[in-house]
Amino acid sequence: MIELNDVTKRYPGGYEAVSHVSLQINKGEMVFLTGHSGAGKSTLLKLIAAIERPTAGSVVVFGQNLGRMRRSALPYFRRNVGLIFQDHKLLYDRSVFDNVLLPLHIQGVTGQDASKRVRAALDKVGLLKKERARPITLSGGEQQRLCIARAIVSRPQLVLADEPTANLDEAYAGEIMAMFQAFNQVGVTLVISTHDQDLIRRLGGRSLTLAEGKLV
Ligand SMILES: Nc1ncnc2c1ncn2[C@@H]1O[C@H](COP(=O)(O)OP(=O)(O)OP(=O)(O)O)[C@@H](O)[C@H]1O
Repeated sequence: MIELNDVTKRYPGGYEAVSHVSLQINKGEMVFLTGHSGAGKSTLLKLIAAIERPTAGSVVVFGQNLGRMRRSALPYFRRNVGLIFQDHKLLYDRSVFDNVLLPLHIQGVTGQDASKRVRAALDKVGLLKKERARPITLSGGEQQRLCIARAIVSRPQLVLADEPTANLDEAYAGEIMAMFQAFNQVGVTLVISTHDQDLIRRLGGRSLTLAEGKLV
C-alpha cells in the first residue's frame, strides 16, 4: 500500500530531514514510527500524505507515484487518507459538529446519514456533548480528539497520525489507541508516529526507527 524507494527530502536551506529511506507498508498493517525529536518522523508522514514532495526517490501510495500526481488529483487521493497532524487546521469559525461534517460534505454525504456519522465519530472521541462548541473553546487535548474524529469520519483506508496522544492524559490516550486498534481490525492501515514506547509495547505491530533522517 505504501512504498518508499530511496527517498530523500531536503528542505529549502539544504537540511536533509529524510535521507535515503526505503520501506514498504502493506495493506492492513499498523506501523509505529519512532525516533528523537527532529529525526524526520513528521516529514516522512507528510511525504506519504503528499503534503511534501520528495527531493529524490519515489513515494508510491495506493499504487500511485505521489511525485508525479497532478495537483487536481490530490483531493481524490486525500479522500482515502485520514490525517491527524499537530497543526490541527481546524475551522475556528465553525462548530465542532461542522468541522467533522466537512469531509463528508466534500464526499457528497449529506442529511441524516452524515449527521449520524458525525455524532458517532464525536462519541468515539468523547466530544458529543461539545458538538455545538467552537473549537477555540476546547482544550488542546480536546482539539486533538476533534482532529481524530474529523480524520476517521470518512472511513479512510489509511490513517496517518503524528504524535496523536502527545497532549492527552493517559485515559484518553488509551482510548484513542484502542480506537486505532479497532480500525486496524477492520482492515484500516495505520502509520503512527510516537515517542511512547509503552504504547508500542502494548499494541504490538511493527515499529520503524528514524535517526537523523535515516531508518535504523
Ligand atoms: N518546513 C521545513 N523547513 C525547513 N526545515 C524543516 C521543515 N520541517 C522540518 N524541518 C527540519 O527537518 C528536521 C526533521 O523534522 P521533523 O519534523 O520531520 O522531525 P520529527 O522527528 O517529526 O520531530 P518531532 O518529534 O520534534 O516532531 C528538523 O531538523 C526540522 O527542523
